[in-house]
Amino acid sequence: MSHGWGYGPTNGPDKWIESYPVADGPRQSPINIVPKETQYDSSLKALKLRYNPSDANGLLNNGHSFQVDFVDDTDSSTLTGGPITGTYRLRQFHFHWGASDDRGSEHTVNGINFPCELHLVHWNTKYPSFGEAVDKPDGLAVVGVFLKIGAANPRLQKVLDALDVVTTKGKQTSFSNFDPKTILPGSLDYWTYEGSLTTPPLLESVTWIVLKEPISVSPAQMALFRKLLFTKEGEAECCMVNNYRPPQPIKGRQVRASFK
Ligand SMILES: NS(=O)(=O)NCC1=CS(=O)(=O)c2ccccc21
Ligand SMILES: [Zn+2]
Repeated sequence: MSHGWGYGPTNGPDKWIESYPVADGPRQSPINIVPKETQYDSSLKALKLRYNPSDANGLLNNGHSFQVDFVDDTDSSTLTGGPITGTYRLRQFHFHWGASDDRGSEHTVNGINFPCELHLVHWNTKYPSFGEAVDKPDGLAVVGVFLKIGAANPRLQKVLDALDVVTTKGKQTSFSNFDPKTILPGSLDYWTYEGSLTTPPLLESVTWIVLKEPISVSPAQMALFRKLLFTKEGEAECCMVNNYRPPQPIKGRQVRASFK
């Protein structure tokens, strides 16, 4: 790929394999989840998410999405239970979304796209750092949450209100005192499978935990996501939309459900 990866016709998901051959590996993400083909596993534990709002540490437009970073040098914001063993620390959360409400999520359910998908990225503390964990088969656990069009979601608003100062790639702003648990749905029922990062380097290091229940987002709130740009200040503007990878082949993987 002559230039950095992205989501356009010359550098998008169909081109990533040129620089990242793992793109057609055995455990790529996202996938289409077919509930009737998932298997309820009674041994799956409830998710335990304990986040410390004071760990929130800035919001960045990284040119592919925007992310809220967390201080991860102690076990103060962690994921335990669920399908994982041990303790995983929250590193960041970010979103993927579409140009219109008929697409934008990465995972799909029965082939249905949601307008947006939230990813909360955690790393396994059996490794000394995120950088050491990111390429290990049990290195990461990402909680995925679908957003569906409905009433405005007041819990998203603090995040969305920060976007106007990070419109262009590389812009960052202070962002603190935020508990991501407040943007999770009431139910923590989930599907889980072994997968990968959905963006380059597409490392096959992610235990995916996709929540069954979506959270709401209003059309006006979706418009705020779509005001962001992929491009740097001063460059020809390219709207940050459709920053999602489509579903990848399941290749024999089993998707387990934590609920009947
Ligand atoms: N949508 S996704 O969460 O699977 N990929 C984004 C991502 C999350 S991350 O912080 O682990 C990371 C490190 C390096 C490159 C990409 C990423
Ligand atoms: Zn993501």
